[in-house]
Amino acid sequence: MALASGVRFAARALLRPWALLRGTTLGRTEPAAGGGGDGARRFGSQRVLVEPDAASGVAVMKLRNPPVNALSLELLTELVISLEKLENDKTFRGVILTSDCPRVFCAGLDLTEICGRNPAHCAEYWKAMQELWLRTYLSSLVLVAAINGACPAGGCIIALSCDCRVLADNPKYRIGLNETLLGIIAPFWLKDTYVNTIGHRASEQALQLGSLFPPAEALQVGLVDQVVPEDQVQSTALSEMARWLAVPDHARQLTKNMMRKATADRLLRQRDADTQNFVSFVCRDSIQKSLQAYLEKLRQRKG
Ligand SMILES: CCCCC/C=C/CCC/C=C/CC(=O)SCCNC(=O)CCNC(=O)[C@H](O)C(C)(C)COP(=O)(O)OP(=O)(O)OC[C@H]1O[C@@H](n2cnc3c(N)ncnc32)[C@H](O)[C@@H]1OP(=O)(O)O
Repeated sequence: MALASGVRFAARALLRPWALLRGTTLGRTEPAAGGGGDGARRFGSQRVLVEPDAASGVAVMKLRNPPVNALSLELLTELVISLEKLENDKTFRGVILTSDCPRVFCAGLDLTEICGRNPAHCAEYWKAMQELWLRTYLSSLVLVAAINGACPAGGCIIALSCDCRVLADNPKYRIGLNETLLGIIAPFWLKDTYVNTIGHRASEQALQLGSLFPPAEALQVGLVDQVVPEDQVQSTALSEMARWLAVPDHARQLTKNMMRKATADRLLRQRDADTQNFVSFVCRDSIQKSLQAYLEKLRQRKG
């Protein structure tokens, strides 16, 4: 499913050379763990490890930005590049998105990218976040989120952009859009994604309360599709992938587009305004103070 040319252009304009080259091994392949035949060669970058299996047409894409897979500008950029590479390789029909970091799937926005940063950087950062959401939400591939750790805020939205979600049954692995707890708010396209997944009333309540749902409640409210023991998350994601790949791609892709295009178009129509709203909102002194206080609290938790 081709993204609007504007988005593709934005992606290319965004993917500045330095972001690609900084410590990455883009394009370099290495044998996947356990060897494997042709097509089993890993590729990716410093922060995204892709383990493709050409025989099944399924790749496992692992976020590898320790300690918590915070969505730094580089991680956002490398995720978009890795996804685009798999979408352009017709060998692949599905991607399992998971974490290489223990206990955390993705901690959401990297708050150091917006705390104490100038408006130009915040704008560039937010465009990268928009791009990753558009790329995952509209992907022609089947995307299954194998959620093997905590999944707050931006991590939750990446998981919700996938076609289905398998969550490890660990009470510490909570998932949800908790922005209000940081003194900020989710932009409309995060809200829309939530509403499209769990409905309006559940979203209205969960967004205002900044709810982070433990697995049983996440399943009950519909945020995730399956909750399984931690050591069965990857195998369950593979089984779920097989279920989706049993459907002819073209019919499934057209249906996915029918279901999601209106939501994505809403952002595409007002992408610049959304960026300006984000920058003027997060650069307010009061918001900067809230975010700094929140980061401080996070850092002191270990003390
Ligand atoms: C009107 C128009 C409005 C326009 C729209 C405006 C919108 C604003 C943006 C809206 C969207 C926001 C989406 C977001 O993603 S905001 C970020 C929300 N994320 C969180 O709340 C998660 C915070 N982190 C945690 O809860 C925990 O770290 C954990 C993920 C549960 C993992 O816990 P644990 O394993 O115990 O690890 P630590 O807590 O000790 O963290 C280790 C290390 O990492 C730092 N860190 C954690 N999360 C982040 C983060 N999101 N960004 C940056 N850094 C993070 C943490 O401070 C520790 O650092 P040190 O090792 O240096 O202490």
